[in-house]
Amino acid sequence: MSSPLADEPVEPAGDDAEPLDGDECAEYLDELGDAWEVVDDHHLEASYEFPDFETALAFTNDVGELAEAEWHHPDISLSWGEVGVEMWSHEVGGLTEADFVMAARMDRLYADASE
Ligand SMILES: C[C@H](O)[C@H](O)[C@H]1CNC2=NC(N)=NC(=O)C2=N1
Repeated sequence: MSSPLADEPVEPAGDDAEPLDGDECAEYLDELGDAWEVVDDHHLEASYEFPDFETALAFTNDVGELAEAEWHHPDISLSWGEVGVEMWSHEVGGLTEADFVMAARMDRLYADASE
C-alpha cells in the first residue's frame, strides 16, 4: 500500500522557502517506505532492489519520466539489481515537501514494478 503522500502535488518551494528541519523530516519520513532515510537533515537516500539489470533499468527510466513530468529531479545510480536514489530541493539547499512526495511516488512505482 503506497502512502497517500504520493497523491499530493509536487510543488516547487517558494523563492524564500527554508529547508525542513529534523522534526519535520522525521514526520514525513514516517510516510515513506523502508527504502528511504534522511541524511544529515539535507537529503533523502534510497536503495531499491531488483532481480536483474533489465528491471532496474526499467525502474530508472520510470523515475526519470516522473522527474521530467514533475520538474523535480533526483540523482539516480543504476547497478545490476539495484537503483540508488538521492533527492533534495537544489534551490532550497535541503529538503522540502516536494522531495517527500517524489519519494512516495517512487515507492508507488516500485510497488507497481514488484507486482
Ligand atoms: C534549472 C531547473 O529549473 C531547476 O534545476 C529545477 C529542476 N529540477 C530540480 N530538481 C530538484 N531536485 N531541485 C530543484 O531545485 C530543481 N529545480
